Amino acid sequence: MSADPLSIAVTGAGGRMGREVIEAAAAREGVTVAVAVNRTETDPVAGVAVGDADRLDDLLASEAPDALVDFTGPDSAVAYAAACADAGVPLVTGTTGFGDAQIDDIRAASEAVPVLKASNFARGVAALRRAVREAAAALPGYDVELTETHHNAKRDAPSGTAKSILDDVEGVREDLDERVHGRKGDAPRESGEIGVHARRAGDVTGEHEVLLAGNRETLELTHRAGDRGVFAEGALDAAEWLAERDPGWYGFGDVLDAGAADE
Ligand SMILES: NC(=O)C1=CN([C@@H]2O[C@H](COP(=O)(O)OP(=O)(O)OC[C@H]3O[C@@H](n4cnc5c(N)ncnc54)[C@H](OP(=O)(O)O)[C@@H]3O)[C@@H](O)[C@H]2O)C=CC1
Ligand SMILES: O=C(O)C1=N[C@H](C(=O)O)C[C@H](O)C1
Repeated sequence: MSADPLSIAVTGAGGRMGREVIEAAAAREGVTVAVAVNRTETDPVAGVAVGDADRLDDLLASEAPDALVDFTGPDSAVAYAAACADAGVPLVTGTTGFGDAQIDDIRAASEAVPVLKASNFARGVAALRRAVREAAAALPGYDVELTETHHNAKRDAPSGTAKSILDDVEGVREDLDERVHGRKGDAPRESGEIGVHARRAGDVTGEHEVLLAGNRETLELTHRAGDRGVFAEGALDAAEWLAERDPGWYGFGDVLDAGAADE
């Protein structure tokens, strides 16, 4: 069964993910890009004209898209969330690197419109997170270290996905309550630590590895994204799902649970 037609707005249309979302939309039946904007002037992407982000309010009012898909930066995402709330447009945001106050600002928009925020739109990462929760709970007392690797242009560290995984581990292991970002000098491991390591190199799309070690054994759980299309496809799945929802705060897990229930 094919989904209802969906028109979307895309912010950060000139960026790595914005381009990927527009290309994925162009390739997906029933999805059109009604609005695409960027902060700086940008040539058309996959035949879609890219407007000035300062005009977003007007464009949302005139085009009334079914959802806005945002992969930009924290300050911009907060402003775009407010624009969505004003225009009554559901928001899917994959932007990472927010501070606590910025998360509160994005949440405020969810009182007016449905808002779905996800640090990672890969289905494999959703499965990794479930596996990590299960493993961390099943292996009390084991040391946990997390390593993430991304391309050399990524701004935020650790990655949004890494922070989500750390929240997951802390949720099932109350004894682990100190995130130690790298180690240097005389720094023996203390109980209660979760080591966090952020590597930046070349054009690596995104890798997350969780190491659990204790009792003379190790367990490593790793996800590697092959290309950014995996995130773009997940974000479009999320937009299709969110367009039908009531105002509120949603995650990618809600989309996947709905999909599983339909099967
Ligand atoms: N949830 C997920 O699955 C994924 C999330 N991400 C996240 O998406 C975001 C964008 O990633 P990516 O596309 O690689 O980044 P890019 O730097 O390639 O693109 C960012 C785009 O957003 C625009 N922009 C608007 N406001 C800001 C701002 N305040 N800071 C930075 N850029 C801004 C940029 O415009 P201009 O060029 O004019 O500055 C640019 O077009 C990041 O937070 C990243 O972590 C990335 C991949 C997957
Ligand atoms: O900036 C990226 O590229 C990515 N960012 C997201 C994150 O911070 O977790 C998701 C993915 O790993 C790619």
